Amino acid sequence: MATSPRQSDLLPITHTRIGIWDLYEKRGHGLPRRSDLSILKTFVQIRNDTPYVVRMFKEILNIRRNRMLIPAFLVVRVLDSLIPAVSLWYDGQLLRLVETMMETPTVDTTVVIHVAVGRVACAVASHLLGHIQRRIEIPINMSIKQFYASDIFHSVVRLDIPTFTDSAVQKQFNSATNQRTMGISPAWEVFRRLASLATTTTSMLSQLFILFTVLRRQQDGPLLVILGFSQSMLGWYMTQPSRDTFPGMGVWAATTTNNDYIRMQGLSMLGYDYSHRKEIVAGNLGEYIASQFRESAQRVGDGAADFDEAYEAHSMRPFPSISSFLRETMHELPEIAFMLSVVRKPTTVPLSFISLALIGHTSNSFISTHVSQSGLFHLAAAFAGVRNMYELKNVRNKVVDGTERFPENQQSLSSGISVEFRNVSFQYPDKERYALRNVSFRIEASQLCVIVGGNGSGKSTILKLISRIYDPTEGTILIDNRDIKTLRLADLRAAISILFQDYTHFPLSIRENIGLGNPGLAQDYDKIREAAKMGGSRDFIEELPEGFDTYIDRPVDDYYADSPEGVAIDYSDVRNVGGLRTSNVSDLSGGQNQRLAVSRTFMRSLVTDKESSAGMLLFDEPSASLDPTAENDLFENLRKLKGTKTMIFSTHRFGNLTRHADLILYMDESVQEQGTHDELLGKGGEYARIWNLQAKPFL
Ligand SMILES: Nc1ncnc2c1ncn2[C@@H]1O[C@H](COP(=O)(O)OP(=O)(O)OP(=O)(O)O)[C@@H](O)[C@H]1O
Repeated sequence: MATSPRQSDLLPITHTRIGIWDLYEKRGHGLPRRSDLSILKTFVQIRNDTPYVVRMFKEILNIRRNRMLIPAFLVVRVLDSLIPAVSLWYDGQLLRLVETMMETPTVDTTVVIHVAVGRVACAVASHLLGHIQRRIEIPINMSIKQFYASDIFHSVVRLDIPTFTDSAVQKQFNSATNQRTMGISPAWEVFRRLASLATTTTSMLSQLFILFTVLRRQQDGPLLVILGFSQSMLGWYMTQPSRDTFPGMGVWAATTTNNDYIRMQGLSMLGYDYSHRKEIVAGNLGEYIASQFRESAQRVGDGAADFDEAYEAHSMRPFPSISSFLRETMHELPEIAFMLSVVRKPTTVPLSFISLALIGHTSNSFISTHVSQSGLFHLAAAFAGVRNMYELKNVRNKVVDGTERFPENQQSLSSGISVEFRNVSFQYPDKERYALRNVSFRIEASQLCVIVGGNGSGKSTILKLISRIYDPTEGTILIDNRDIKTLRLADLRAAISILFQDYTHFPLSIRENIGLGNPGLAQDYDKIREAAKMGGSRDFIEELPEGFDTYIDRPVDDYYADSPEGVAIDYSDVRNVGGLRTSNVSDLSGGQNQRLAVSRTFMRSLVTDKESSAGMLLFDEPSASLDPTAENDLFENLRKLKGTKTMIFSTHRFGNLTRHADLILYMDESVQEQGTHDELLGKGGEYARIWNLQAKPFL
């Protein structure tokens, strides 16, 4: 494990090699190192986040189910926290019994029975309270999660792409949802931690009180108490904050350039992810992948660790700290004091022995408490989780909403929308290369425009800019002669329908997959069937056993018993009786998938009494996997819409479509050629060359 700090004066960034990982740290900037966070700073953070927590308390106490459950939970916690003190009190009775025995050698059996029954009752009560606590806690957590689920979902679902993909925002919603706390809502996490803090304090104080009452009259009692607790106090002071968010330092990033490790991860995804299974089976790749994985794994050797694991191994001290030795030695002090007292006064052995046991018992329960520095950091993190939960809705989208209504007159949509690019250039976030450079063109309302060009020439990017998925880096886009940025986003997107090249199917029923093409009509089954017909998907959907209610990819998995090692389980009986599916995936062909996507787009072209349809349809390679009949039907259906909608197609294919276009843009980062089919052929440029190569021979 080599460490090679490399620091330049300009950039105070250190580079540390940890196994296969390269860690880059920017010290003295940005966030402080976790261990530098003083308790004071943590308190300040907790204080700043307190208003959010207060608001959360009010809200969760207002949930009907919780009005009874939360007070019940608190009562149970407080009762539970008092049991150790009661138990200690019984121990004290035992001590007094021994004391009396030493003075008068008689045993009061009622006291013995009393103590025994008391101890048993404490154990039973503790078990019972623990059980009740768990029974109450689960429904509280479920109702709190449910209470916040819709708001959190709304905060996330409204984010645009540049904001959604921003890693800082991702981090915020991981903290606000339950990623860190494994299914426990951040709100309940804070509540639990605060309740635990309060009840631990009650428990400690009540035990201390009983201990001092019991041992007050013992000769060595106070000394043993002090020695016993010095160890736990020292432990409390020296507890290091646990390293749950490694490395807990300022601004840092870690990467690996180990090709074998990267390959291992890639092969692993290839093997485990369903989406590659077809190719693995058909290509007979299983054995090959496994052998490649083994080879890469052998080359990486023991260094094949996740960064967390590698960092933990790297940051562990070679030897335990002096303070930890000190703490452990302190543990022995009460015993040493006890032995000394035995040597001095052998007659007090039984008494000192019992005192020692009492102190040991209490100080051990102190050690296991959460009242420590790391507890405080966890509390601060839980408070921050609640703040993030509320603040998520204030995350500003990077694509800023406009204020003007569009269109001013809904009827105008029925004759299409004009679009103009003026010197538009665009770089994707964090990319140096321009996807579009100085692009200018104008498409009049209700025209048909076809954008052609090679892979990566910027065709899809133009469509993304028209629907404001992104904003141009430079230049202006005009929609119906108005700056696109001034228009209300919701209006703009309602007026445009777009079919992406990399469309996805939603993990919902086919009916909703099509219906969501037009949320205003998503419940209108007749319109959905009409759109399915126009997109060429109705026939095959109706043949599916569950028709329009079919889930292409069911989002909820069934659960199955784990098979004990080496035992093959036959699930068929339980499956048959329960009607469980053997697979969650209804495979459709590439063309069928595309027809579904086209049907979704057609939803927008359907008009209702209530709302007018979209004025512009954007298609990114709509016919790539359609058979010739389906392609022909699609273009027929689209042609019917001509004159009522502006339509823009991005495609590699030069054929029927380009011949009917009012405007063809031939792209290669910028517009290389533009005009009608005849004009471009007349020019004899690149368009003409590719047309002659690709389409002409088939006409
Ligand atoms: N989300 C993205 N993030 C970063 N770069 C991107 C992204 N999408 C596209 N690019 C890059 O922008 C450039 C233009 O891509 P675009 O998708 O517009 O091309 P295209 O002409 O539609 O290509 P194709 O015909 O292959 O679909 C390419 O260099 C591509 O790598």
